[in-house]
Amino acid sequence: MIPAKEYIREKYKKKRALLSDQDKMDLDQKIKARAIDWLKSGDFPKKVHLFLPIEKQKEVDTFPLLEWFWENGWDVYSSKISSESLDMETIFLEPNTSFTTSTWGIPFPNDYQEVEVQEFSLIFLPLLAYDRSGYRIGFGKGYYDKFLADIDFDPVKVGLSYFTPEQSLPYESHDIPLDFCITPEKIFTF
Ligand SMILES: Nc1nc2c(c(=O)[nH]1)N(C=O)[C@@H](CNc1ccc(C(=O)N[C@@H](CCC(=O)O)C(=O)O)cc1)CN2
Ligand SMILES: Nc1ncnc2c1ncn2[C@@H]1O[C@H](COP(=O)(O)OP(=O)(O)OP(=O)(O)O)[C@@H](O)[C@H]1O
Repeated sequence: MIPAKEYIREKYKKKRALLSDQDKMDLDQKIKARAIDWLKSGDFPKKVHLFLPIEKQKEVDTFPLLEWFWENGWDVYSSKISSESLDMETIFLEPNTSFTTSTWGIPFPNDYQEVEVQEFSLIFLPLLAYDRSGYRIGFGKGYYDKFLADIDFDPVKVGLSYFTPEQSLPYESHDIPLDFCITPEKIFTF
């Protein structure tokens, strides 16, 4: 039987809450190292869209990746959520930008430029759970599915997770699957 989305969300929130600070730091370090090896072995145009991690939800720490992208001359974009709709604006993150936390604990740059959506080659997506076909479940607002549906190019979609995939998750016609998910022990390709 395929479990309901809400059940899966709660299961993964609990799994993350159970990680100690030290465990999380070790796992973040492994994911960072694996992600950088993978980025170096690819030949991607240096434009990336990156989510910024919600610390209180124990999302995978993407700040080390942000530093690496800046050090290696990548253009880094992220998103700004609108309070009225499910739209996300694209923002450009200048090297060495500092952050405060905003709605839901999402880091928000102190300085940013709002820009038109850029044709980035890679997008890192937040998730709670994912399955062996690359379908992901997030916090359930559908921001990222809508964002992906609205762009007219096809970036490589990468998830980051501390855990292995579920066998199968429920999905709907609007759900857009990942191409890769980077975990501490291996990279899953879909
Ligand atoms: N880092 C990050 N950025 C993101 C997302 C995300 O999941 N992670 N989102 C992905 O779409 C969008 C924001 N959507 C979000 C929706 C709910 C919650 C959240 O924390 N929900 C809590 C309830 C919090 C509360 O009510 O105060 C929860 O569901 O437990 C976070 C982000 C856009 N940016
Ligand atoms: N492209 C879209 N167009 C219109 N509605 C959408 C689209 N994508 C998602 N939605 C709506 O958004 C809501 C949440 O979707 P879903 O359960 O797939 O979110 P999620 O993938 O868990 O969360 P998120 O993408 O925010 O991390 C659903 O009610 C869905 O109908």
